[in-house]
Amino acid sequence: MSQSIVPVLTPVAVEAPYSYAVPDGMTLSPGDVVVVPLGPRTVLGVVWDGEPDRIVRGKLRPVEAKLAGPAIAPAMRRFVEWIADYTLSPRGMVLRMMLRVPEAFGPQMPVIAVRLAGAPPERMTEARRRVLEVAGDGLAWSKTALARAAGVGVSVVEGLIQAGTLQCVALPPKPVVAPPEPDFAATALTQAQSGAAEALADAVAAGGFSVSLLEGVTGSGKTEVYFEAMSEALRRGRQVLVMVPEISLTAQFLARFEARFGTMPAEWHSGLTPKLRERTWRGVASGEVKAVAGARSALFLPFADLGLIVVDEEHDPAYKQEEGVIYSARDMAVVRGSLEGVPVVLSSATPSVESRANAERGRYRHLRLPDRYGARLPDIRAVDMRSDGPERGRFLSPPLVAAIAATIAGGEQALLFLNRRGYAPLTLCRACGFRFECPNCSAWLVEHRFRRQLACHHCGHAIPRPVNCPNCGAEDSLVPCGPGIERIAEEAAERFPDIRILMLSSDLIGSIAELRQRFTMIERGEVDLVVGTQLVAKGHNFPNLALVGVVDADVGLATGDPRAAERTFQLLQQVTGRAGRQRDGGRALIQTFDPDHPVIKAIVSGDREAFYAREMESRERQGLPPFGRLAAILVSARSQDEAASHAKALARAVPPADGVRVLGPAEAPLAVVRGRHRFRLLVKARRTFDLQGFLRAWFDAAPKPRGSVRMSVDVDPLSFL
Ligand SMILES: Nc1ncnc2c1ncn2[C@@H]1O[C@H](COP(=O)(O)OP(=O)(O)OP(=O)(O)O)[C@@H](O)[C@H]1O
Ligand SMILES: [Zn+2]
Repeated sequence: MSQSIVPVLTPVAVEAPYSYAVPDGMTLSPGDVVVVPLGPRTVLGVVWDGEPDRIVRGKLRPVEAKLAGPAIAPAMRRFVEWIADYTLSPRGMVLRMMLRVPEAFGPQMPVIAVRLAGAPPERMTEARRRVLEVAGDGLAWSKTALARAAGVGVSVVEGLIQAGTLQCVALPPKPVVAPPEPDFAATALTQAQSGAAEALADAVAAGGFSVSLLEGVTGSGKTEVYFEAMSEALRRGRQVLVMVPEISLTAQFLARFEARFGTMPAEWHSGLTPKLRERTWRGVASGEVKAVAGARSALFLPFADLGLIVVDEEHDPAYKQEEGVIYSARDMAVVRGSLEGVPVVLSSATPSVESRANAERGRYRHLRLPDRYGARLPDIRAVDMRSDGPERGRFLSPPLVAAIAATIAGGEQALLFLNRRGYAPLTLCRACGFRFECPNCSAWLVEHRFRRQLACHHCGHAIPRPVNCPNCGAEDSLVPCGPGIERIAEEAAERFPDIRILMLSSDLIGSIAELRQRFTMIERGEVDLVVGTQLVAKGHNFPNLALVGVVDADVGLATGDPRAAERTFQLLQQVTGRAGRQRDGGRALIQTFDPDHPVIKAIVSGDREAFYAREMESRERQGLPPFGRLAAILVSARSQDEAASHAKALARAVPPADGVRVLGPAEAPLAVVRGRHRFRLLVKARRTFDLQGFLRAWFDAAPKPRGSVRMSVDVDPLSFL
C-alpha cells in the first residue's frame, strides 16, 4: 500500500500546501494543526483540503507531530484562501495571521494550586503554623499567593508539600472573562433607535449572512442600537465580534459594554500579554468567550459559534492594513460574515462611499438615525482665515480664541484639532534657506519640541535639534514653519495661562494604560482644553466638551488623492461631532482659507446628502471606486534606476485587455522612504472587470523583481503616496 500523504499549508510565503508523509499510527484530517519540517527548521502548519501533490522530488518528509489544540475550521480555511486570492498574497502569509498564537495549539498547561490535605508536619515552626492557618480555609491557593498571605517565603510552602501536609491540585484555567448577560441593563431606546435595533435583531434571529449599514449622526446612539443586536446573538448562546478601528477607542467601549452586559468583553489587540493572548485564543475557540472587542487581527480568531460581526466606525482608514498582506479589515469582515453565514453590521456617522453605494444599490440594508440622542447637533461655522485670520506667526483666529474663552469661562471644555504631530512640520535656516530633510526619505524632518528632536515621520530617523545651522553655521537662525499640535498647545498656553491643557497624539503617549487614563481625565472634566490629532477626533464621548476648533481644515483637501474629499468630510464631521453630545449648545469653528469648498460647505450646512451625492457623481464620472476598480502597484529599490527600470518593464508587460487601463509608472509622491526609491503604477478597471485574474496574468508574464527590487500590490488602495 502506498504511503499516506497529506497537503500541509505552512505560514511562510508559499502559494500552495506542500506534501508530507503521515507517520504510522497518526490520523490527520483537514484543519489539524501539525508540526512539520521545512528546510532546516520545523514550523507549525495546517493540514489542508484537497488532494496532496504526489509528484514529489526527493524523499517525502514526515509530519512530526499533531497538536492537541483546536483545529482550523473549514470556514477559516476558506477565509485564508479568499483573502489570498483577493489580495494576491501567498496563502501561507495569510495563514500566518491566523497562527499568531502558537502556544494555543499545544496542550493546555493546568494551573497548579495547593490545599490542605494531610496531617500537620512533625516539625512545626511559626512560619509553617501561619501557612496552615491561612490554608485552613480549605480553598486551593497558588503557592505564591499562599506564601504572601501567610507572610512567609515560598520555600515554607514547598516544605509543607514535601511533608504531605499540603497537596498539589490541578485547577481548570480561569475564564478570560465572565459570560455577558444579554439583559443585564437594557437601554430604553427612542423610536428611531428601536426601529433600527429591531431590524438588526431580526437579522440575527433569522440567521444567515446579511449586511446592514447603520448610519446615524454623531451621538445618535448607534452603539446602543447594535448592542441590541449583540444581545440577541448572546441570548441565542452565540458569540459576537465587535471590531474597533483603534485601540484608543476600546477603553470607552469596554466600559459601555460592561454597563450594558454586566461584564467586560474579551479584548484582542497587540497590547495583550502572551499569556492572556493564549487564554483568549483558546476561549474563543472553545466558545467559552462570548464577546470579543478587537482590532483588525480579531478577524482571524477561531470563533466556535460566531453569531454576529459588528464593525464600528466602518469608514475608518485604520481598518486598512498597509503592510505585508494588504487588506481591508472592514471588507474582510463582510467576507468572514458571508463564509460563516452570519449577519454583519457596519456602523458609522460618516459611511465610506463604498458602503453607501452598496446600501443604495440595495445590497446592504440601510438603517438610519437622523437625530442625536438628548441633544441637538452642534452649530458649525467656518472661520474665513483670509479675512478673520490671526496675526502673523499665530494660528488661532480671534473668533476661535473668543469662543475658547467663553466656553472655558462657562465651565465647559474645548478641543482644538489638528492632524499633525510635533511642533512644526518644517524647520529652515533664515540665513541660508537650508531645510532639514530626512536622509532616508523624501520628507522634511518634523520638529518635536517636547522631545527636543527633529524626526522623520516615515522612517523614525531623528536628530537632536541643533543650535546652529548645520549648513552655514549661523546662530539662532533656525525657524519653525507651520504648526503641529505642540505649537498650537504652546500658543493656547500663552493666550490662556491659567487653564489646564492636555495634548494628545500617538507619539506623546507611552502605553495603552496611559492613553486610557488621559481619556478618563477628559471625561471627568480634569482638563479645560484638549489639543489633539485624529486620536481624539473619533468615537469618543466626552460629556463636558462643548466647543471644537478645527485649526486647519484645508490640510487634507489639497493632496490630489482621489479620496481627499471623502477623508476630509469624514474627519471634520467626526471631530465636530464630539461637541455638545450631552447638552444642546455645542459649537464648532472650522478655520479655512477656502470656505466655499464643497466639503466645507457640506460640513457647515450639515447636508450629508449633498456631500454623498456630489462625491458619488464625481467618482462615477471618473470611473473611481465604487464605480470602477483600482489596484496600486508599488515598485521600490535601493537605487532610482533599478526601481524605474523594473517599473517600466512591468508596464511593457501589460497584457492586452478590454475594460482596464494601467497608468504610470510615475515616481511616487513620497519618492523615497527608508532609503528606497519608489515608483507607482495604477490599474483602473471597470467595476465588473476580473481585476485579480488580470493582475495574475500580468505578473506571470512580467519579469520577476531581482536584486533589491520589491513589488507590492494593493487592491482597493486607500493610500496613493
Ligand atoms: N436610548 C438612550 N438612552 C440613554 N442614553 C442614550 C440612548 N441613546 C444614546 N444614549 C447616549 O447618548 C450618547 C451617544 O450615544 P452613542 O455613543 O451610542 O452614539 P454614536 O452614534 O455611537 O456616536 P458617534 O458616532 O459619535 O460615536 C451616549 O452617551 C449614549 O449612552
Ligand atoms: Zn525618513
